[in-house]
Amino acid sequence: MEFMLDTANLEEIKKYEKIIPLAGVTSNPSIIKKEGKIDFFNHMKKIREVIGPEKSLHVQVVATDFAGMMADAQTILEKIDTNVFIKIPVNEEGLKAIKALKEKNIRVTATAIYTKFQAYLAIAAGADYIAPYFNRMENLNIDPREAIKEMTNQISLTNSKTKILAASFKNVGQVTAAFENGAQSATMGTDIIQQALAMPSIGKAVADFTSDWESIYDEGTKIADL
Ligand SMILES: O=C[C@H](O)COP(=O)(O)O
Repeated sequence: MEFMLDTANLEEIKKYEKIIPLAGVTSNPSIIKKEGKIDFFNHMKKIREVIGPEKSLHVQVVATDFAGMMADAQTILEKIDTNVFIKIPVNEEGLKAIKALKEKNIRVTATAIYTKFQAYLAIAAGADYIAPYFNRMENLNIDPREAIKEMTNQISLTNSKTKILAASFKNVGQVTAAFENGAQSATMGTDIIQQALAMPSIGKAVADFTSDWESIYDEGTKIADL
């Protein structure tokens, strides 16, 4: 199970890299927009510094034509590092770029996946990750649970190395459903993790433990004080 952060916010990445078993960081131009007009490559390099060389960094191309996507990919690899996963939307131009990048052994994350058909094409093209958009699929009355399960089946049937990196989450239930239907990875905003761990029931359990402890020992007594 790989938990990734779908953000380019350095403070959030610094904070949550210490809290969760972080596997990587993903972004797209809409996520970058939330940070304002950042110095793009320096910012991405800072994210790499924070997460280290072992975790995966997924950076999306901006061009919409094949030649432009290939040029974007080359620049990203030169100006950030050669381990970056190049995120490419699965449409005609994107699929062409995915095939070409895989022929050069470049790491690819196929993104903007709404249908099983897109996913199967990206798997067959050798994408390292495919990113189905869970919430956006639900909004279109496409069942992401069933789709992810079938993507998992096809990956297994074809002995493919592609991993499912589910994305576009609005709540914790969607994330757990993605994992339970076969996704190896899920990328999410820090709001989802915050919500999940700030449940009042968890807070109440911890408060009860503290109060029971302090009814036996003096207030503020630590285990190390005994
Ligand atoms: O990179 C893809 C995003 O995870 C899509 O998420 P969104 O539906 O919240 O924009």
